[in-house]
Amino acid sequence: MAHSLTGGASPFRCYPHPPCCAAGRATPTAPPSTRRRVAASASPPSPPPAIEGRGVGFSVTTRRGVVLPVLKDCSLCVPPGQLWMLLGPNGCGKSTLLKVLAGFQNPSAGTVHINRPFSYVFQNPDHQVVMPTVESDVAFGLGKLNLSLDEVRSRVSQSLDAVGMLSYSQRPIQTLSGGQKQRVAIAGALAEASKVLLLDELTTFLDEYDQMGVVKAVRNSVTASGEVAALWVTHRLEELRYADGAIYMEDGRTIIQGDVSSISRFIKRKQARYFGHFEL
Ligand SMILES: Nc1ncnc2c1ncn2[C@@H]1O[C@H](COP(=O)(O)OP(=O)(O)OP(=O)(O)O)[C@@H](O)[C@H]1O
Repeated sequence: MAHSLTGGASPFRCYPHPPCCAAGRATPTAPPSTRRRVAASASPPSPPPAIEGRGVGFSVTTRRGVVLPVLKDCSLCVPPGQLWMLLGPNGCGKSTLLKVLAGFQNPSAGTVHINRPFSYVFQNPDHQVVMPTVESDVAFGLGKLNLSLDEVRSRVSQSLDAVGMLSYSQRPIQTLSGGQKQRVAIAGALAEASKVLLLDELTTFLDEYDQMGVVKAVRNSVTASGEVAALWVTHRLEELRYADGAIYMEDGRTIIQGDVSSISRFIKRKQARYFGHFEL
């Protein structure tokens, strides 16, 4: 498929009961005497994560044979049916971590797991869409699935509807804005029944209007599906409010992961300290 990359059967290890999904949540730890009572009345166990990395390392070797660690002991966990954001300064390793999760790069340490099929959508909207019209582009990736024409039509219209592009189905691709192209690429991934969306800085080249259109399209698709998990790499703090959780990276490491307000406060405190250095 050309508008996003997809993956099939997982070659990776899957953990049935990963501990990290709850680890970043801002939940107080109950004292030992009350733990048993809480456990007895607790709701059913949470589902296995859709995306998980444990102790992931990744290194590159320079032409002079020097090994440079890019990712160091990264761990993260995204439950199904949720949109999580991956943030951090330039060069901290966000895109590399996404590629390792997708299996495009092999980790040098640790383990990764993502539910299949998954799709990886890239930053540049012009690299995402390949067919002449919106409808044909979304249908493009379905060719390999041996579906009836009715099923193809139904999947295409449902996924275009999910990203708010149904009324554009006959539009020539070259007439779309960057954000609309991104939404068509996401519709293509949804049409293929992707269980995981790995989204690499989709809004970098977009104006504010298109940016919000794409964020909301992903938010709505994840909510409507109830099982699709999305991991969204971004620099834009204002996008956090559409997420269920976030992970913050620094210098190749995942520093903290948890609910949006905790991570947002954490980042703002860091920014305040950083800008404090420059105050006269
Ligand atoms: N194949 C490679 N060879 C050499 N260095 C690499 C390679 N891949 C990644 N790096 C380096 O690893 C670091 C992390 O890169 P990455 O693109 O993952 O960061 P990022 O957080 O996504 O950055 P940005 O926010 O600027 O897009 C950078 O310093 C990058 O130059």
